[in-house]
Amino acid sequence: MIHTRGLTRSFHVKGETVEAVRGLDLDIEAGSVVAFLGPNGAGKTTSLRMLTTLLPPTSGTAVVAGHNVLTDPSGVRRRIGYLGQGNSAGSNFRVSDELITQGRAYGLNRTESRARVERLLTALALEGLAKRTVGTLSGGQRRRLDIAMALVHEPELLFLDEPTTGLDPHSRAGIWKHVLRLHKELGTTIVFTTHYLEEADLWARRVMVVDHGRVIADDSPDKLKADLAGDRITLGTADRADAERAAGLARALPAVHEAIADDTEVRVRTPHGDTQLPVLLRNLEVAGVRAVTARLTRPTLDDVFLGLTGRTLRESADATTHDGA
Ligand SMILES: Nc1ncnc2c1ncn2[C@@H]1O[C@H](COP(=O)(O)OP(=O)(O)OP(=O)(O)O)[C@@H](O)[C@H]1O
Repeated sequence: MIHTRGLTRSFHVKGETVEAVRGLDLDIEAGSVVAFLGPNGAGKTTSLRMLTTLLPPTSGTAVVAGHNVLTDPSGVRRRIGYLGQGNSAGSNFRVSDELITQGRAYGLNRTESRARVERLLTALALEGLAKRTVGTLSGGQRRRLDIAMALVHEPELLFLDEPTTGLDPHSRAGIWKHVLRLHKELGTTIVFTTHYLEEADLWARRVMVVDHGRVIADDSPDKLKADLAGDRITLGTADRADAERAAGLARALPAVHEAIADDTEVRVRTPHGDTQLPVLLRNLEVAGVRAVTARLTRPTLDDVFLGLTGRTLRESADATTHDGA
């Protein structure tokens, strides 16, 4: 559905060159749900803008839904839907009128457009709001309307750029419920960007971790977490000497990647926490080292990012904010 080779985009700002995307090689199959995850300024939006023909690449090629973004941009646009970061509907118009006009803009006649809009309003739980003006909708309702706008022409591929940013958890969950239903019922391929790690973790079958314009990891969330972060075992001991001994015993286990004693706490990293924790507790007992507490934590995608870059996504976001970006 998407094939890119060496896709690159740089910007020239005040005599400086910003390399926003550096050589993106992508192969995304039809029917996938793929997330681009990365800190502010990583190049997610620029990638999406190139794939949706809104921004020409500096170099490289991209074929999206069977059409080349450079030589046949209108062929691409007919087959894709795009939800940008801003709102797409005018605030003084009625919800249903905005959608019907959008359908007409895609060449549907009035009857076809009305029928399709009715289906979309139902699918996105907007039917009760059809006669309201756009400006009176809540943030979550407005975002659902934006998604409906992107779907009027029934695209086979839907790009969502931060579809839930700024919404409360309830509205975020609502958006995902509807998007995934469309994916399931129509087989729509979904490519989205997000800052919310848990959204990428929960909804994407494939996560591309992006940093400084490059994809630095690309796999299913579970595989990324198992390979790049691992589980974390945290033991509490009675004193520092016990913590040091416990860390030494943990390091002796073949499946343990790292064990650090910090005051009376021991932090252990292993890909198989559930099987290693009982073994470790048994070994501690045999050696006469008492663990006062034991906790097993599964990794998050932030741990994956930390493992890859040495920074958390939050730290990266803070650094970008302080840079003034
Ligand atoms: N039109 C532009 N002119 C100059 N620089 C730009 C432009 N668009 C993007 N950039 C720069 O390119 C880099 C990548 O930006 P991009 O918006 O793609 O990142 P992002 O990962 O989507 O970030 P965010 O999560 O904040 O939306 C940043 O350094 C940004 O400042």
